[in-house]
Amino acid sequence: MSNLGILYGLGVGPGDPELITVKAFRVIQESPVIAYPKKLKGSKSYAHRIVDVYINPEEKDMLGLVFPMTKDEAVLEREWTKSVELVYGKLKEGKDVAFVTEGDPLLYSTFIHMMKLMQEMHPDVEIQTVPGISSFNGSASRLGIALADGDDRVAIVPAHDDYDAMREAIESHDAVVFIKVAKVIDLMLEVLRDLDLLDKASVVTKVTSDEEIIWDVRELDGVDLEYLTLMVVRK
Ligand SMILES: C[C@@]1(CC(=O)O)C2=NC(=C\c3[nH]c(c(CCC(=O)O)c3CC(=O)O)Cc3[nH]c(c(CC(=O)O)c3CCC(=O)O)/C=C3\N/C(=C\2)[C@@H](CCC(=O)O)[C@]3(C)CC(=O)O)/[C@H]1CCC(=O)O
Ligand SMILES: C[S@@+](CC[C@H](N)C(=O)[O-])C[C@H]1O[C@@H](n2cnc3c(N)ncnc32)[C@H](O)[C@@H]1O
Repeated sequence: MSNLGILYGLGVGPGDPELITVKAFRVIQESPVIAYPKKLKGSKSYAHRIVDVYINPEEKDMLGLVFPMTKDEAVLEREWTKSVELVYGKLKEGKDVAFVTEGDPLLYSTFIHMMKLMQEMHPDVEIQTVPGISSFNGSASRLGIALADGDDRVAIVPAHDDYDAMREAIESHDAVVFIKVAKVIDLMLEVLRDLDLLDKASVVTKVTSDEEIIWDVRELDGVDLEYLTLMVVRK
């Protein structure tokens, strides 16, 4: 029998601590080690902040894992390998590790990289995930927008600096959720103006959290948006 702890990937929802599942809450209570992704050593983590209220730091081993949020393959490989070994060290002590991620852990999440590399490096580790309410669900709720009805087609699209592809995504769906929209907001506004759909777009930052901002799309030109911002276009 294996004495290894279990690695849990926990979705903790889009920001409001009340939007975590009962199961995620239980796993947090029962796991001696709470791991969370962060961009730099010492930097804050949104997922960590969501679960702060449920954690007594004196009772838990809080393990901040650096995910450098870059596209440099060499840097990613080095840092992810380090993170996997840190987590494996705790599992080897027989401790369960709860890795918390904002939203859902299997949707564009650092946990996906942790899971894949752990399976590769230590296939003996048992991995379980607990789904979370994603930022798409949180945004639909806060904006009062029905994302889909009947035969509607919905797309989730990482926004890119590609006018034609962004335009095509809007033209071929009834609703589009554009994530990672912050860096290309000017291009997105241009597409919306050209399609005369500015009135059908909503932009929201850190949705459901106490730092939530619902933007006036007509006043976004030149605004420096945070990474945790998405756009919903609903025709
Ligand atoms: C490269 C880049 C491009 C891109 O998004 O594709 C990228 N993140 C970027 C920026 C960025 N990311 C974050 C902040 C701080 C936000 C803040 O604090 O306000 C900033 C802002 C900034 O850097 O300015 C935090 C963050 N990121 C993810 C989560 C969710 C999660 O962890 O689950 C959270 C919340 C974590 C928390 O709870 O705090 C997830 C992912 N981000 C990834 C990549 C992928 C894996 C990277 C890896 O594993 O190392 C993955 C898994 C997505 C994927 O693979 O689809 C882009 C560089 C921009 C550039 O320079 O162009
Ligand atoms: C890497 S994805 C993570 C998605 C997450 N796993 C989920 O299920 O919602 C990050 C992108 O999702 C969107 N996002 C995540 N959390 C958000 C929030 N609380 N408010 C607004 N957008 C958010 C932003 O577009 C951000 O660039």
